[in-house]
Amino acid sequence: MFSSFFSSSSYLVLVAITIAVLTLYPSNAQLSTTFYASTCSNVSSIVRTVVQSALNSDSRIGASLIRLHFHDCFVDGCDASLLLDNSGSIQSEKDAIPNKGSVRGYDIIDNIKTAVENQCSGVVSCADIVALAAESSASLSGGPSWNVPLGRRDSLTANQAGANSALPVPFEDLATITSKFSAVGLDTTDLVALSGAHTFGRAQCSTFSSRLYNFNGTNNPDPTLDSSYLTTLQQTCPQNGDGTVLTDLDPSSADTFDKNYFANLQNNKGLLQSDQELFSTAGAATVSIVNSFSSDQSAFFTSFAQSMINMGNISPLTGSNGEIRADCKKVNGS
Ligand code: HEM
Ligand SMILES: [Ca+2]
Repeated sequence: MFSSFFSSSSYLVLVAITIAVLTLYPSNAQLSTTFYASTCSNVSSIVRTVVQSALNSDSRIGASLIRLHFHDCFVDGCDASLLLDNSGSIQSEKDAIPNKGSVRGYDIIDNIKTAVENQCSGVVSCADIVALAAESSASLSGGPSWNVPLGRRDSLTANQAGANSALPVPFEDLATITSKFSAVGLDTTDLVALSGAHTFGRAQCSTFSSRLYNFNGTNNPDPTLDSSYLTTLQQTCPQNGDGTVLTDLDPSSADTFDKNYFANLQNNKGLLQSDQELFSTAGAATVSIVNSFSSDQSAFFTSFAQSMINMGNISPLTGSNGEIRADCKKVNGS
């Protein structure tokens, strides 16, 4: 009698402590693919419809939207911090070096937000819209689809300095880029799979021209660059020319999400130094992963979907942390 009273009361204490901890630290809550099942059950198809119509007039926008999610998640987690404009205390991430004049698609996120608000007002976060837009972008471009874990909330701040330090730079070596991924809990397989997003979209000459003429002060091009591809790139990006000129990240299928990116690397036709390093760094663990994705598109697609989920799980705000922004560009009430 006493012992059963004791064990049931200690059980109640345990339950009470658990509830208290979950209330105090709601950010421990998991995202869920059914988060909006009762509040906005159509949200995925609303997002998909707007992304499809954006793709109809801009074949590049899917690539841009996937990148937007990446550049949000790597800086303080997937919390839509990237979407905030400059204002009073906010120094925007948009103006950080890797983003300014480079990240695009903010207008499409606003269009999606408007469409979502029209059907379910005040419940869907901008951070979840970005995650859903990334999935639609991959699947509508020929890539994998996956159920997106949801329930993120939107930040109250931006972190411009964080964007300048946490995002990988195309001139960094593989060890540095690997450490930036591991800093957010992503491993080498995630790095290779997610780099496969360079299967579509564009890059500006300024992001790879250091490879074309005087690589690392050698007065020669990057030796890991295929010579005919080098000639093509030199024509697109003449020395001291316009650094904003665009070229395809994957010239073999510019707007399609496929495994060709990995064959490009095997053929010394990676556009960015950070791309080619995945295959050309002697002894690196990434080499065999590139080879396996190059030979098996479904292996790449399965890994890509899982790694996008992993990236989408980077320290989200959940529970009562953050807010559901009414306008993705600004904190509520500002
Ligand atoms: C591994 C480290 C990475 C580096 C160093 C890197 C760097 C870059 C650079 C320099 C550009 C061209 C930007 C410009 O010229 O304006 C670019 C474009 C792009 N990146 Fe990455 N990236 C990396 C990883 C990723 C990841 C993880 C994703 C997504 C999962 C991604 C998706 C894209 C896409 C889709 C584009 C084309 C965007 C467009 O056309 O608007 N990248 N990246
Ligand atoms: Ca963020």
